[in-house]
Amino acid sequence: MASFEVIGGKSLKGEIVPQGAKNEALQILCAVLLTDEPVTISNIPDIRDVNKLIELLRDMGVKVGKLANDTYRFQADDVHLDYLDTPEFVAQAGALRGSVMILGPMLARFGKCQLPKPGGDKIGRRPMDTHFLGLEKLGGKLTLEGTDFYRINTEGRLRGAYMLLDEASVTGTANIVMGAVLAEGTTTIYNAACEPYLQQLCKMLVRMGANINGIGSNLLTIEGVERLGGTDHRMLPDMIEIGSFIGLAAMTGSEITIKDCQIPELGLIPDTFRKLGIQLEFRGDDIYVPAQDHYEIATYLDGSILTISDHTWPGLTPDLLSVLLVVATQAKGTVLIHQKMFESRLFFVDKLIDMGAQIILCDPHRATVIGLDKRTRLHGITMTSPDIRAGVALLIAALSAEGRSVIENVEQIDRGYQNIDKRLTALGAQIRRL
Ligand SMILES: CC(=O)N[C@H]1[C@@H](OP(=O)(O)OP(=O)(O)OC[C@H]2O[C@@H](n3ccc(=O)[nH]c3=O)[C@H](O)[C@@H]2O)O[C@H](CO)[C@@H](O)[C@@H]1O
Ligand SMILES: C=C(OP(=O)(O)O)C(=O)O
Repeated sequence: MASFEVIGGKSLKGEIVPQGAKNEALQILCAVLLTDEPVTISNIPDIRDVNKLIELLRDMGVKVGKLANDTYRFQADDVHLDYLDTPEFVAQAGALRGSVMILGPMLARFGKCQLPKPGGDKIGRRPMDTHFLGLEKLGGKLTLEGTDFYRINTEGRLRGAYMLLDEASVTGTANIVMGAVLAEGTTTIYNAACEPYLQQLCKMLVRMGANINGIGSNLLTIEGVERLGGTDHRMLPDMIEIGSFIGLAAMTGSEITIKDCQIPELGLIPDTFRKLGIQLEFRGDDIYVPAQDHYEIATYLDGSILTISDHTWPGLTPDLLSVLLVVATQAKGTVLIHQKMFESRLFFVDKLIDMGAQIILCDPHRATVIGLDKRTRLHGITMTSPDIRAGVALLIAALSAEGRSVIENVEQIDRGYQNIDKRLTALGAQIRRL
């Protein structure tokens, strides 16, 4: 288990370029299984989860060529279906969440797939039901082995169908879309998730020859085609990383410019930081965060306490609530953070309380943060990173705190943030990997 030693209390300065989006990369990489032609993908983040998925694809027989640091060429013209029966496959696929999105493409192109319960963050229940309800509507037959191994197969081609999803699952929608593009006939998906990750996937599939209408909305209509061809695709910058850098700048009183953010794709993220009183300036496609000694949380118009909560897109992504919570600990004012989707994502606040933050964990989904207005600084402690986003939130807390902190289990952070210690050190942070 690796750790970060952080000496906090220093303000940072400079420019930082966000990595390519992790959650987009996981979808896009699985989509290469839909064609036997080459697919070239650029702006791929060099992070643990993405590298593990590339390794899995390679072991499944996909030809993988590295063209540049962030650019790979994939060709799935000789997929080894037998590999899915090996213990190596089960171990690899179970080690990350993104592997779940091989289900749709494999079922559509090869008529079968199997998968252990996927890994990913332990942040509460993460049901797979929507994935299978959708794939079954397309003609897939699911067999369960216990509660944590799934097999799905189809005789002949999948068939288009109407479906109203029970929830707008992000990876579930990606799986169903990737099944439907090669199905016979029309598929209508209502209550589809529509995060930029999915919009990017759909746009890529259209370039490969798919016929998809309604991209960016919760109603997708897909006319199946017999085959898809190759394409080139470039990943968007990671909006969660961009939000994390905004939070980092505010907490540490730093002047930071975040480069090439594709601002129109960020949805509510910039305005949510503004509600915490953080100043941001859009300079072309860069976000400039000035050094701020104080920031004050807004109230509702009637003066009542602000709530920040997650919602499916275009609502606020749940993946930024941990960072927003940490940033609020040093604001002036009070905010209720309501994590609606996941029930175990707020438990990390006990570490912030140990650092001196004023937080009441009301229940597993809600925490009230009473900001300290930077009058009392947090102090460094030793802590463990429980999940990817809590991990980066704790890193931000440690960078703003007085004294030395140690963050253990930083493999969690490495799952989604590329060389974060080196990139922040370049801005003046004092972080050492132990
Ligand atoms: C690899 C990847 O892309 N992971 C992301 C993906 O996970 P993932 O696709 O696994 O998450 P889902 O969208 O399926 O669901 C997330 C959670 O929210 C609940 N839920 C979902 C939709 C809904 O309308 N109501 C509801 O309550 C689900 O039951 C589940 O507990 O989307 C999550 C939600 O944005 C993000 O946190 C993850 O970072
Ligand atoms: C929850 C996340 O990741 P995963 O779905 O891979 O666990 C995340 O990216 O915040």
